[in-house]
Amino acid sequence: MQITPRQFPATRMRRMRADDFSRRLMQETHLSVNDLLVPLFVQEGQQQRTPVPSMPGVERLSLDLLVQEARELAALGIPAIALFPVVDAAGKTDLAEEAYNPNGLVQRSIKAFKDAVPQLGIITDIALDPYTSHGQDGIIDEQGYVLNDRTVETLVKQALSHAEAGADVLAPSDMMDGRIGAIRQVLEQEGLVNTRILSYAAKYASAYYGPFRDAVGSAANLGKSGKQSYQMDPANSDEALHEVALDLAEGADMVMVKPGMPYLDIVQRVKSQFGVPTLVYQVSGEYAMHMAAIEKGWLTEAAMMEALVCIKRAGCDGILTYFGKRAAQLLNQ
Ligand SMILES: NCc1[nH]cc(CCC(=O)O)c1CC(=O)O
Ligand SMILES: [Mg+2]
Repeated sequence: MQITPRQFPATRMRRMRADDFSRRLMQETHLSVNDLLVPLFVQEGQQQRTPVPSMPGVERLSLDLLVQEARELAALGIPAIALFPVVDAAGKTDLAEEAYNPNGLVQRSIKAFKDAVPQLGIITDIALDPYTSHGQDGIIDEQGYVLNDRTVETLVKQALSHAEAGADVLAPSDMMDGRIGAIRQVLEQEGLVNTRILSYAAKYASAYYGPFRDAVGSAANLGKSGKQSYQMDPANSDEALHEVALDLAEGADMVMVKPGMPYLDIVQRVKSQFGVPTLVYQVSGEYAMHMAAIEKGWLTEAAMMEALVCIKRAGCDGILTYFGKRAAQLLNQ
């Protein structure tokens, strides 16, 4: 038989897939607990546990319970958590002053986490939406337009209050222009030279954030108004590179692409163009749709693990995921 080199049958792709050992040998992407970051929702009170109906398995916890949860995550090897507050109506105003209250819920939580589980990295959200009466990520004018520079002034105060409370990573998720540079400048001025900035640099105006807005209670206040005047159009890709370039120039240490699974082309472009630490947020809607199908028995948890591996394969260095604890348990087995 005449065999043509590098063609069938000299090359049979199925040979390497034939056994577990050779499948493991040629596996290109490895998901580990080091890749998993977990978003957590904190609420006021003691022994409070409030499920989020659109996110089965996710609960808003009071700080006493959340610290226990943080201990468990650290024991599983999760490197860091991202903290999101549920703010009562009394804490929501037009100017979002509660965002930089040194004794606010987030600021108290940071201190409690750093006392109880110092090895766990604490990422805090820099954005005003939990604190505004209208649910937008910034301060608005009479027409409802989110004012960029006025908002950045407040974001800087919020960022400094988190850094002073001991946050390891500040994560501006608001998409105002110039906020990374403004925050970096004040951190340097205050000698907080090792406070990291994770910029949500390419954050899209996505319908997949719905369950999150239920969880933090901003959905009702936001009503029908969207965030398209600051978050990106899902149709755009070059614009994401422009955003990332600016945030890196302003002093971001890491960049985020958000959402995850429908945006993996963006992840790959960002990582290959800039080669900087690149994270992905597998957002609430992605979690909700997987969990809904898993609850119905239409998908299994294997689909969720597959989604995480695929997000990693696109080139990212870490994934912020509500599935993080469960995935860590499965990976540690
Ligand atoms: N600063 C707002 C913020 N920070 C994280 C999320 C969404 C996260 C998720 O859906 O899991 C949002 C929602 C929004 O932009 O309205
Ligand atoms: Mg930007």
